[in-house]
Amino acid sequence: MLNTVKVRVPGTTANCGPGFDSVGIACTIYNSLELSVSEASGLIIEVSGEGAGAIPHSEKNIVWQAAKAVFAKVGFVYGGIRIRMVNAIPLARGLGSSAAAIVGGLVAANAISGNQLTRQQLFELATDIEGHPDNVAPALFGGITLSTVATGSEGAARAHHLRFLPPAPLSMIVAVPDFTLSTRASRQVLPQTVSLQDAVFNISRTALLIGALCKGEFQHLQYALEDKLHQPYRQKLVPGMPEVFQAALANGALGAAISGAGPCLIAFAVSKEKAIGDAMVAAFGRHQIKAGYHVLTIDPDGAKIIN
Ligand SMILES: Nc1ncnc2c1ncn2[C@@H]1O[C@H](COP(=O)(O)OP(=O)(O)OP(=O)(O)O)[C@@H](O)[C@H]1O
Ligand SMILES: N[C@@H](CCO)C(=O)O
Repeated sequence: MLNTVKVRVPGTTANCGPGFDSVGIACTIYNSLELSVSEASGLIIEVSGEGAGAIPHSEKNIVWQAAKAVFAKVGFVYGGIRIRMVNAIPLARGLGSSAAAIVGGLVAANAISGNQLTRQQLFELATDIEGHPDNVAPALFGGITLSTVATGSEGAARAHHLRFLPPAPLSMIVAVPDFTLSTRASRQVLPQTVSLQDAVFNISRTALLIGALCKGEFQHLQYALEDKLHQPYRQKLVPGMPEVFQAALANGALGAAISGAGPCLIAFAVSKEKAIGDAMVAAFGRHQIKAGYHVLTIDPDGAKIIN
């Protein structure tokens, strides 16, 4: 039995405009996490990189909560635990830091306790902990994922996913403003009901989005990324959002959206990535928001052991 495992988990961008709580993409930005068990007792958590100083070192830490859920399910008996994280995914910005933490904890704990759970079981656990599947699916499986929670004939709600990769390369330029926005706060501004017209608007865009990504017909992205279910309500939480989108489009982006629950804004492109990123940062700057950007591509692998 192993007593140390190391896992690499990608950040993820969820929603992709109209696919609220359903569509997600694994991105080439990674956290790594080392989990060790020993004969001793106690919990030691070490964090470096993003979130150092903000992430709890106590039992409340969600990496540990996730790992503990696996140990409880498989009856694994442990003594002392040490978790070492090196994080590149910015915290509470819309790049799936919580999903990466949860998936990292689950995959590491499963490996150290003898891989008794399948990836589907880990996905179910991750969805329960995160509350929605759209970030945890790509964090676990990589690629672009479409996910849903559905009640089967046995009466239990189960998470389901479909994963694919587009047939041609696609870049994602993610502008990262220098303020955080928790998913909880960003969901609080959303309405409880929407009009049939807005629902139809999103259904048609989501269908076009998935078709465009599957076939590599990226010219559809500008309209396929439009949304009426969450972005209009979240706009007030991200100063300059329409101008940042406009700056991306004017400099060669195919389309743009809020990344996850924000405040990161993401543009999709096949060229001119630097011009697009620079223009997005400048547009944030005109609204007195400091920002940087990452040029990312699609991670095909999802969480993997890197021992
Ligand atoms: N490596 C980590 N270890 C422990 N907890 C973490 C870690 N990364 C994130 N978290 C927790 O998750 C919270 C951020 O989650 P939140 O859902 O608000 O944002 P996000 O996942 O980064 O963005 P989004 O869901 O919009 O993509 C942090 O405030 C912290 O409590
Ligand atoms: N679908 C989620 C993603 C962030 O966790 C939201 O937009 O609230």
